Amino acid sequence: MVASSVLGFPRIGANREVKKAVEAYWAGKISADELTKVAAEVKKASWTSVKSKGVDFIPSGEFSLYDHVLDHSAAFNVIPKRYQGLGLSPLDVYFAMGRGRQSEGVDVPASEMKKWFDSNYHFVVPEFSEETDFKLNFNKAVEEFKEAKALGITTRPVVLGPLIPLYKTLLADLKEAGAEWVQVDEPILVLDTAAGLEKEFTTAYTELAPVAPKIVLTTYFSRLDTNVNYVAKLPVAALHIDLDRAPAQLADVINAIKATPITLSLGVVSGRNIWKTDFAAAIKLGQQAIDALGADRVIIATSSSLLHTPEQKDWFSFALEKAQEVSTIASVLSGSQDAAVTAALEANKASIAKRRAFEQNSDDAVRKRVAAITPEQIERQSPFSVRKEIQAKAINLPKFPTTTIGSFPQTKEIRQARAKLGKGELTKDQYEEFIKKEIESVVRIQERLGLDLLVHGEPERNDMVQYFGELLSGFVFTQNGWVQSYGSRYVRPPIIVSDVSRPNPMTVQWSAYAQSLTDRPMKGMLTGPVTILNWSFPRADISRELQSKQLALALRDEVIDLEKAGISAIQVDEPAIREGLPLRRADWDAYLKWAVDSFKLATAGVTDKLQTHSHFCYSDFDDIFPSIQRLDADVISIEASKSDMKLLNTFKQYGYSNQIGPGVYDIHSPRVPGGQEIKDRLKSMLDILPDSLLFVNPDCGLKTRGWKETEASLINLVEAAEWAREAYA
Ligand code: MET
Ligand SMILES: [Zn+2]
Repeated sequence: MVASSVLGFPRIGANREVKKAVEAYWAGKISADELTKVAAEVKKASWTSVKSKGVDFIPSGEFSLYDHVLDHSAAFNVIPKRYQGLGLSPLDVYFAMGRGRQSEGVDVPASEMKKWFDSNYHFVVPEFSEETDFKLNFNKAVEEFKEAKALGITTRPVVLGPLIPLYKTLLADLKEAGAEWVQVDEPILVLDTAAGLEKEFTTAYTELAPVAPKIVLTTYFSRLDTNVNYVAKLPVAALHIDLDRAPAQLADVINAIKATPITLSLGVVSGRNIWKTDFAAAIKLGQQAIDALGADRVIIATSSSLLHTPEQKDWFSFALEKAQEVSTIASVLSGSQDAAVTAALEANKASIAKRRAFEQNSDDAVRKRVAAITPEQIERQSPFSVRKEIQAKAINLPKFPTTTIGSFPQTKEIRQARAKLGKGELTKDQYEEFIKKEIESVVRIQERLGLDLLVHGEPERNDMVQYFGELLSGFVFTQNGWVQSYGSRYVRPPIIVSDVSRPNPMTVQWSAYAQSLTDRPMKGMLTGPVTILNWSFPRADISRELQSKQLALALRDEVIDLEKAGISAIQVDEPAIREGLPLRRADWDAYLKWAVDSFKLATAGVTDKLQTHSHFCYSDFDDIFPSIQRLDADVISIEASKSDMKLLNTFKQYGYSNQIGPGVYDIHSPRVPGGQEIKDRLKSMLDILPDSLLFVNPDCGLKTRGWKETEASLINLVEAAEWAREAYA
């Protein structure tokens, strides 16, 4: 019989219960016990509903109040010294690591966050040091396994890839608690770097397998390639592969494991996108595996955890529907097809056929415009050295110009006004008046703080991608499709369903209004093509490159209109350019070519006078440096306050030639950075970078922050820039 499995489930709760409870706990409105209770209810609801869909292997242990990697760090006592001895409860230590803490004499910054492979999910980076005292503080996998068992649900616990000795205890405890299987996630196996890890994997698994439950070694997001040669020799009971992202690997993997006892788990239902699975195609892949391995050695699964898909409705398939999909496909392949399954197959066929027919409808004008893109369109008129002089005269900024990344606090009042507009309690005019007042207030505050290059504050935006998606044609939206970004922050990615174009200007009225209020220069603010693409659910019928170029052309028109409206600097944010990088190096060049070209296409249609900015956060630049240079933005701002200065050395080493604003403080934490702290940071930056190129700005936008900490932080930032002007005169 072919079994079915789900690799992980969203943890927010159907109505964002977990997010709300976590934030209420932080605000001191509910107790730790109340928070635990909400979490228990959400876990119970997920387990029961996945089970009700007929799924055989139900995941547990992957739930988290903030981040599952942080859970592992806390469980294994990987707790940096600065969070210890503060008199905090273990739960508060956990949250302090995730988001920093500034209260009653405690002042600790958050740990660094990085993106989880090529997704927009951020995990909290574990900090190992000589002092790390590994021990098993608690065994979450065992606790959740028991929690589910008490509800009458047998789960397959999920743990993150081992490589440390304490896993022996962890896995042995799981076995003792009655777990038959354990899912060990090893996404690292799809990276090029894993080619050199044969010895480590062999040693670790040879040691773990005898004491552990049956291991399903789980890979996702890309292909195993040659790593399968050693993976096939590991003493694991099953191997999971991602056939959504890398369907071509099936034959190789089958060959490699054919003569072994390993069961193959086929990730045919996408964990990363929301398109309904084409059953016919999935069944074909399943049959191919069954023919080679036999039905008992085949599992039908989601490609990855469903953490990355919303929990919600005839073309789309959200988390719980995906659970139903794996179960239906497994039934067909097992030959146990009842009337319900037959009906599901028919309905799927009709739905897929309708979608395919829709996909044939293209917007010919958009397609033609993409086909006619010329090399001239992607280059500025003059090189940076020439533009810099022209812009210095046109914009007239002081040395070490201070600026922010775009958004200012999205207050309760702003969110309420938007909700009222949605419910019809505010007219469009009333709403626009409200937004104008907001803009005016943000402009005045920046003038008062003494910032040099101002922004309008983005109050009109619910989200930096959704806002544009709603104004462009070609997108649709979900009501409740929340996907975790980090901690208690969730996004609702738009879905691209057809060719993209810009029916009307999207930001010009706001930026022009903001500029009309002040003599200081105002920076226009857009989200870049690659980021809109990467933070949406893309179409599966045409390439990402084509979708990105369509977006770029729409944005190009906006950039040109902004310049016409008298805006002198425009920032086009590309925080997602790094995360879209394919996991396998062999695929990088092709991606980087179209990604960089898209950005340039969006930004190069202006005169030399216009200063273009771009912004990246949480990016590792070492790998993609030449592409960052090739973007040829006049100014870039990057995340730098949490990572060490190594990042800047990369810029120095490669001789980055354009202007750069490495973030001087971390905005993901409510903590206010001290003035001296910022000065010290500027000093170490100026040890590395030429002073004529440096901008002074925070790490990222301020939308998630409150006004109090925002003002306090920016006062210190401006003061530090003033100090630097004197010190480096
Ligand atoms: C995730 S990057 C955010 C950039 C955006 N302009 C903002 O300030 O919010
Ligand atoms: Zn950012």
